[in-house]
Amino acid sequence: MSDVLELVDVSVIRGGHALVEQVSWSVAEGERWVILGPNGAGKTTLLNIASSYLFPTTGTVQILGEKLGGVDVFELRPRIGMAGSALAERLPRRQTVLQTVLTAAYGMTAGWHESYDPVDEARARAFLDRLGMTNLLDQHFGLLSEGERKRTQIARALMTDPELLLLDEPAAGLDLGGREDLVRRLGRLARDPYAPSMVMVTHHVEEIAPGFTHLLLIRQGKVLAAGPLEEVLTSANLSRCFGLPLVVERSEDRWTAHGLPLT
Ligand SMILES: Nc1ncnc2c1ncn2[C@@H]1O[C@H](COP(=O)(O)OP(=O)(O)OP(=O)(O)O)[C@@H](O)[C@H]1O
Repeated sequence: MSDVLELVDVSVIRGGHALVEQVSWSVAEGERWVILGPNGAGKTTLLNIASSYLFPTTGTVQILGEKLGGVDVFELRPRIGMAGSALAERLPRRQTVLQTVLTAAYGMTAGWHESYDPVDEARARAFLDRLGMTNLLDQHFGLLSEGERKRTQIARALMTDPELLLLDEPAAGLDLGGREDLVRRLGRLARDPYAPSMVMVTHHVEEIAPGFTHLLLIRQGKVLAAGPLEEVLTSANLSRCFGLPLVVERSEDRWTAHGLPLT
């Protein structure tokens, strides 16, 4: 399997402070990674590097076989699907759900003409259907609930048929039903052999959908552990990562974590 992402000794320094430090990490084709760590650990910084929007201060980065710094990022970016709050803020609130997904096919956030290729429209409808959005195609993006907005963004990210899909906290702000609905849909995507390689940032082990294969734990910009999910997601590792005693449990194909009571 070839690598879709390879970081070697990557550091990002801002104001003398390392946002991420000496990170070496690779994602092979077909793998589905979770990045987990406390607030400020450097998770979004890693996603920004993986999406080619942030260049490291030191170290080397290869994305989809192309070396960052030696490739035209405007050719690389359509090969990467991205969903996260930073992108959502750039999406016009008065655009419909269908338009929001369709504009991705043209590398835009806003529509600029009325007619789209029927093939693109059929694809947009199919992705939205897969994410349970068929009854909201004509709704304005800005009027959607948080869960509907997340699902629209994932459909949008899939629109360019990316080789790498990056999801930044897709379940943040969802209620229990919304989270479980999204986890089921992400699980279906993660288990689809034709789906792109995936990297998902999250704060909660409960949001890890079945089908995810690998985990990177990060704390204060440094990788604590990275590898197959079952090996890395242990109580000892999670306790080190979040800096307090935690117990991780697995029930069937889902994970939970809780702290130990104060004595
Ligand atoms: N441009 C910047 N200049 C200086 N510091 C920055 C910059 N961008 C991010 N940081 C800092 O770098 C650290 C890592 O940020 P990052 O957003 O990657 O963390 P995160 O793990 O995604 O956090 P959260 O879980 O809170 O979203 C934080 O302490 C943040 O304040």
